[in-house]
Formats: sequence, C-alpha cells, structure tokens
Amino acid sequence: MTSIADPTSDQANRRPASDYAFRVEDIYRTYFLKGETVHALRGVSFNVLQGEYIAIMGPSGSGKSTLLNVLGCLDRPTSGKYLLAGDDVSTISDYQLSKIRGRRIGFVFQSYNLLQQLNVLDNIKVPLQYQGLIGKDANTKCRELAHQVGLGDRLFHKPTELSGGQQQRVAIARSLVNDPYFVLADEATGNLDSKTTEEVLDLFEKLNESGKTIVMITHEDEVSARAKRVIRLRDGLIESDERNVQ
Ligand SMILES: Nc1ncnc2c1ncn2[C@@H]1O[C@H](COP(=O)(O)OP(=O)(O)OP(=O)(O)O)[C@@H](O)[C@H]1O
Repeated sequence: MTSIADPTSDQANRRPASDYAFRVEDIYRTYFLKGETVHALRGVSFNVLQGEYIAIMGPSGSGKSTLLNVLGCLDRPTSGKYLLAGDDVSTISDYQLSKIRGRRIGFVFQSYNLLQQLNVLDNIKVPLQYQGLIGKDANTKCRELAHQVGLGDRLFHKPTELSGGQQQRVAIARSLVNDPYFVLADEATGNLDSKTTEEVLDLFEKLNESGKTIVMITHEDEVSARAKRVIRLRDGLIESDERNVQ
C-alpha cells in the first residue's frame, strides 16, 4: 500500500472542483444522548476524485455508519464541510438534502432492500418513480442497466425468484438509475457467500472501470482488497488512507 498525500494540501486543492465526486473537510459529528456526549467523528478530512473506488474500514464503533450517514446525506455533520460535486451540502435544508440523496447518491445495502411485489425491471425503476423522473426512455434505461449487471434474462422475475447475488445485482442496477455522483455501498456483500461475493465484487470492479465512483463501507478484508484505496477509521479519526497496490 502507498499513503495518499495530505488531501487538504495545496496540490490537491488546485484541481478543479469538477474533478471531485466529493470532499470532506474537518468533519465532526457529536451525539448528545441522555446527558452523555459521544464524539463519533472528530475531524475527518478526505477527497474522493471522480472514478475512484474506495473502501472505508474500521473496528466497531470507529464511526463508519456515522460517516456513511453524512456521505449519504442522511445526516449532517455537527461541524465541518461536506462538498458534493463542489456544493457545500453540510448546511442545506432537510428538503434539499433529501432531494440530493434521492437524485445524486446511489445506495446499495447489505439486505438489498428490494420491493418484493415488483419484478427486476420495476425495482430498478423505483428511484425514478420516487423522483417523478419517469420519462419515455425509462424502460429502455432500466433494461440496459439490467443487462449491464447480467440480469437481461431475468427482467420479469420477482426478488423471491432470484438468488441473493442476483438480488444484489438488481440493487446495484437500481443504485445507478439516477446517474449518481457516486455509489455508496454499505456492507454490500455481507449476506453473500464467498463465491457470490467475488461475483458481486467483479461487478463493482467492472462498473468502476466504466467510470463509476464507488465508496464501499466494509469490515471484510477480502472486500477492501478489491478497492483501489482504503481509508481506515479508528475512534472517529482517519487512521490511514492508502492506495491498494493491485
Ligand atoms: N444516534 C446515536 N446516538 C448516540 N451515539 C451514537 C449514535 N450513533 C452512533 N453513536 C455512537 O457513535 C460512535 C460511532 O458509531 P458508528 O455506528 O458510527 O460506528 P461503526 O464504526 O459504524 O460501528 P459498527 O461497525 O459496530 O456498526 C459509537 O460510539 C456509537 O455508540
């Protein structure tokens, strides 16, 4: 592994804002619970360029979910900046935050979160429907995505008629339907056996090779080994930020 240069350095900052999927600047997240204060993130900074494939790791309680919630626009930092495609979203309204979340971030969850009554095609379409973005080419786009994730011959199957790996492929296709700034995957292979994990990781790799930015939260070494860069958190701080030598 090789260390990443200080992300806040002048050299890093000289890039045009459009080169970045997002930038995190000195983020703190403090929870106040029943008179107790928990410092879940304590000054986290890093930049992610368009087209990167990063894994975020760390032991239990290190702040991974807290960071995921900030990156996914599900929560705001207590202080610090979160710049998404150049715009500071750390202080915008809940309404604007939810709009960005729905339109600009592609989520992939451990438990797939598919709608059981809908077939593959309609599950992929769901984010477009939520956003009121169903146009005349929605069907074509969703079919193309299904093909891209290897499910061109399963378009009308319901989730119960698919394997776990296939269900996760549907979720990955769904995450791409809004052309997000990046795909945010939370323990995406956590429910899969090792062979299926490899297949899903092959798919993420293929998507990254085609230019998609991927951020993977994981505690599994075999998963982080496939990313190009690994950020390790400990006690709410970045412990290391290194490139994987492939
Ligand atoms: N809503 C909350 N209210 C109070 N404290 C919280 C809340 N969410 C998380 N924490 C605390 O913040 C710290 C970081 O938690 P977080 O869930 O981000 O860690 P994690 O790395 O995702 O852990 P795990 O791998 O176990 O899911 C922990 O000490 C946790 O107890």
